[in-house]
Parts: sequence; structure tokens; C-alpha cells
Amino acid sequence: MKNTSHYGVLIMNLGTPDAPKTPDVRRYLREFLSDARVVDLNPLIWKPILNLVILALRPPKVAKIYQQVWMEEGSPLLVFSQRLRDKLQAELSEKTGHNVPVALAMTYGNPSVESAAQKLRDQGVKNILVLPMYPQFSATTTAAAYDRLMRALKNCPHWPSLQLLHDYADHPMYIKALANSVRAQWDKQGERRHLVLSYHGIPKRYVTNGDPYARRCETTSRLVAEELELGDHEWTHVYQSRFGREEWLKPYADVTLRALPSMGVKKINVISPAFSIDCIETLEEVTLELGDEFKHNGGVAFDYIPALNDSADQIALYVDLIEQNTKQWK
Ligand SMILES: C=CC1=C(C)c2cc3[nH]c(cc4nc(cc5[nH]c(cc1n2)c(C)c5CCC(=O)O)C(CCC(=O)O)=C4C)c(C)c3C=C
Ligand SMILES: [Fe+2]
Ligand SMILES: [Fe+2]
Repeated sequence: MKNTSHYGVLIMNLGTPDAPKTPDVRRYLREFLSDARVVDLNPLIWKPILNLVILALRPPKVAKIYQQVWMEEGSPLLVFSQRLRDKLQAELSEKTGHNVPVALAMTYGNPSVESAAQKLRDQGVKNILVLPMYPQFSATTTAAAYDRLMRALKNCPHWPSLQLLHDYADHPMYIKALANSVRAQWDKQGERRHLVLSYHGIPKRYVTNGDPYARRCETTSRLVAEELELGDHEWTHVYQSRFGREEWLKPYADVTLRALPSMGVKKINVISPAFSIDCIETLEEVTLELGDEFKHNGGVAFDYIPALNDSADQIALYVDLIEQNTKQWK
């Protein structure tokens, strides 16, 4: 039997409802949208809007969308994240010759950070590398995951040693993995197409106030375009998933996709590099909603390129991130 390593890994993702039903979606949205990292409005203004308007109207609509993408084992975000965790643990154990515990936690909902931390503790882990599964740092996601972890450890009398991974927007293996997935799609469809890189948006104000997210997304797009040797007119960078009335990062995905056919771009591939794992935003909003917008406005061919999920390239990337960030514990 293998010895357990000196460290463990906590991978963290956003969170998803426990079931594709209105009460579960309402519970999830309440927790998520009550986080001031996500919505930073004055609580005296935001709480009544959230409770009386958003949590009354949105959950039934969003529950229907979850029903469209739900898998036999559960929400895609959770299922693919669990598969990645299992493969990562097996690969690390194979590579290092030690049993390296890997736990999965969600910032909102289940599996909770408390349960994941307990699993690591039960295996004797005293040093934890925290790997938020967001390639581009944003205070709305990465810092929110750190906040949640600190809350879970608040009353812990035996703190582990922690290493917090910031992001990996320009990691060569990440860029190569995205480029490989584009090339695989081109081979499958027998042609190269204009590439749309669509990122989850955030309010523009957050970036003005210092959130580095937009710069990190731009870096990823530029490096992927360079890796694929795309000319300036062969790719487009956009932001999707707008929420609420204020201005979000531009260019907006829906507006751009409606306009592309009239500019002569009628066949596209769309990749969503900010999502390490496929979820409602990619499987429904990109694949179905944006695909329809494009085709209803003169687009002829639209194909979404899946997230890296539990692919061999993503596992190799995560193994490298872990090896590079745990050297101090060897
Ligand atoms: C309200 C503000 C929101 C900000 C800011 C935001 C940032 C942000 N989100 C992700 C990744 C994901 N978001 C997902 C769903 C989702 N996001 C918002 C709102 C904001 N996100 C909402 C309200 C929802 C729920 C669905 C809906 O009601 O429309 C998901 C998918 C979860 C799933 O269960 O599949 C992910 C993943 C990033 C990367 C990001 C900023 C960088
Ligand atoms: Fe989101
Ligand atoms: Fe959305």
C-alpha cells in the first residue's frame, strides 16, 4: 500500500443546485447572489430586489434550463468536476508513488468546503494546495472561493499550512490544451472556422475598480490565437452571461454573434476558456441560445468546443500546477 503524501489538494468550483427543481435553484441562487463579492450593491437596496423580485421570478425559469442539461448522475458542473477529481487523484498517485488526497468543494452549496476539509484531515493531510478551477482570476470567483475557505476554517484549532493558487490564464499547458481542442474540432468538421472566444462577463465597474479578470481573459485569447497562428480577422473575443441592468464587460456575445454574419462570418466555432468545466452557461447559454441567435441572423454553421473537463490535457495541466506549487512540502 502507498504512503499518504505530505500534502493534499483542494479543488474548488462555483457550485450548482442539488436538483433541477425550483426550490433547489432558489436555495442556490440565494446563497450565490447574497455574496457581496458577486453582487456588491448596498445590501439595503440589493436584499429587497433579490428576495422580492429575483428569487421570485428567476428560479422556475432557471430550473427548466437545468432540466435540459441535467445528467443521470447530477448537474454537469458537479459530475465533470468529480470525474476530474478522481482522475487527478489517480494520476498524482501514479506519478508520485504516494497517495495524494484530492478533495472537491464548491463555494456555494455541495460538496461543502467543511466536508472537503474534513476528508483531507481524515487522511492526515496537514498541508493543502487550494486550486480554484478558474483559469482567469476574478474577485467574484477566485477570491470568493478563498473567502469561503477562510469561513470554513474560522474556528478550526489546527490550521493546515495553505498555498493558494492565483490563476493559470497564461500557463503554456493551458494554452496548448485549448489550442488542441480547437484543432481536434477543426479535424472533426474538416475545416478551419472563425474562432469566437466567449468568457463569462462581470460588471465593467468591477474591472474599473481593479479586478484583473478582463486583462487575464485578453491574455488567454491572445496566446491561444498565437498558438493557432490566427490572423486578426480569424478570431473574436466576447463576454456572455450578462445579469442585471448595469454595463458589463464588452463586447457582448449576443450582440456580436448577431452581427458576425452580416460581416461575412457565417461559420464559427465557439470556445469558452473561462469555464474549466462545462455547465449550464456553456451547455445551454452558449450552445443553444447563442447558437440560435447566430443562425437566426444569417449564420450557417455553429459548433461549440467543449470545456477541457476531465480530458487528458486538463489532467496533465492540473498535475503540473500541483507539482509546481507543492515543492515547499517535499
Ligand atoms: C450576478 C453576477 C454574476 C457574476 C459577477 C458572475 C461571475 C462569474 N460566474 C462564473 C461562472 C459560473 N457562473 C454560473 C452561473 C451563474 N452566474 C450568475 C451570475 C454571476 N456570475 C448566475 C445568476 C448564474 C446561475 C444561472 C442563472 O441564473 O443564470 C456557472 C454555472 C453554474 C451551474 O450550475 O452550471 C458558472 C460556472 C465566472 C467564471 C464568473 C466570473 C469570472
Ligand atoms: Fe456566473
Ligand atoms: Fe447564464
